[in-house]
Amino acid sequence: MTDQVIDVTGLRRVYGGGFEAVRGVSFGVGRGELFALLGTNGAGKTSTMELLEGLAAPAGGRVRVLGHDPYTERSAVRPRIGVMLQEGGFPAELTVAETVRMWAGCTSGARPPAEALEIVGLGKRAGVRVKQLSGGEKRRLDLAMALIGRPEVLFLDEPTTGLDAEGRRETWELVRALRDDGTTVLLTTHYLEEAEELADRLAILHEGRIAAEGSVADVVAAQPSHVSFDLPEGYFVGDLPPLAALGVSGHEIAGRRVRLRTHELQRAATGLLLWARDARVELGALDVRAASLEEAFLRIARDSEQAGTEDERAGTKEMAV
Ligand SMILES: Nc1ncnc2c1ncn2[C@@H]1O[C@H](COP(=O)(O)OP(=O)(O)OP(=O)(O)O)[C@@H](O)[C@H]1O
Repeated sequence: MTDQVIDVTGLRRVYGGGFEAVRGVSFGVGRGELFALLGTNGAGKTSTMELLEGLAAPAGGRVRVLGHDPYTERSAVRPRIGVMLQEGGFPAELTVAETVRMWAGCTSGARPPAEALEIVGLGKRAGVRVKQLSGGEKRRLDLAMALIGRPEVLFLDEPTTGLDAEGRRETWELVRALRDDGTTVLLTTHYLEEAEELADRLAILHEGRIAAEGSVADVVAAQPSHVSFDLPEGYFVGDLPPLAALGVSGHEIAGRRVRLRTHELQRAATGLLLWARDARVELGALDVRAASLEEAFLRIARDSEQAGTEDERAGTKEMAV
């Protein structure tokens, strides 16, 4: 049996005005795994994360973190998790060292404050007031606080927002090292590259629902690759070899520009290039593009929007439970 550290089933969150931000989300995270929640603005990442952190009670469904309900059994869960919120909001007048010391004082089994600051690269900034830190340094301080209690499970809500490229890479290395030490990590991010770099598995949230889930490779493999080119003068799509025989599953034409979709990129590209060679023509602005997480992400957002429009047209309406 896998050691399921986070177990979420049919989770729902409804805000005061009746808006349903999380609409039946289910996933699991095993011990030592790094799971990323991706999604567009407003997809429901933070709303989901807060339910897992025990900051609010769900409107429906079930959450277990380390085998406990994080809301009703907060005292059993809180000492074993570390939470990095989107905004830390620490007192501006305290120094970095004072802030960490204060937090360590409220945490059982805390790391020495200096160690926590070293881990996140703020050792040299210990004497600086929080208000004098840069945005990126504040994010690192948030991370130091999340790490202070040596958590088994780390929740990171957009941990690298506001960091420059180097700071982002450093944070990735740190998060990877924590995962390699056995910490289970759940993180939200807007950065697809961050999920590609770090995630063992990920879920793409869209409008409160999981639209895709799996390893990066699984999610990408479900998406088509593309071959685009300009048709040579005097040629039409009908002059190309039969597209189905090239493993092409669909195509679009805009003027002379042709875009082919395929799950067999090598076959499609080879067939097309052999045809061009034999016909002695050049395929203008040829672009051969393997499926990527970015494509998957954009396509999911687009498809869900289309499905939503079709639902509205059909007059279907979701019933509040
Ligand atoms: N306190 C609240 N009251 C009402 N609606 C809220 C509240 N907090 C969030 N929402 C709405 O719930 C939806 C999901 O918000 P949430 O912050 O969870 O998304 P997110 O995926 O984390 O977005 P972002 O990437 O922008 O942080 C949004 O439409 C948001 O406007």
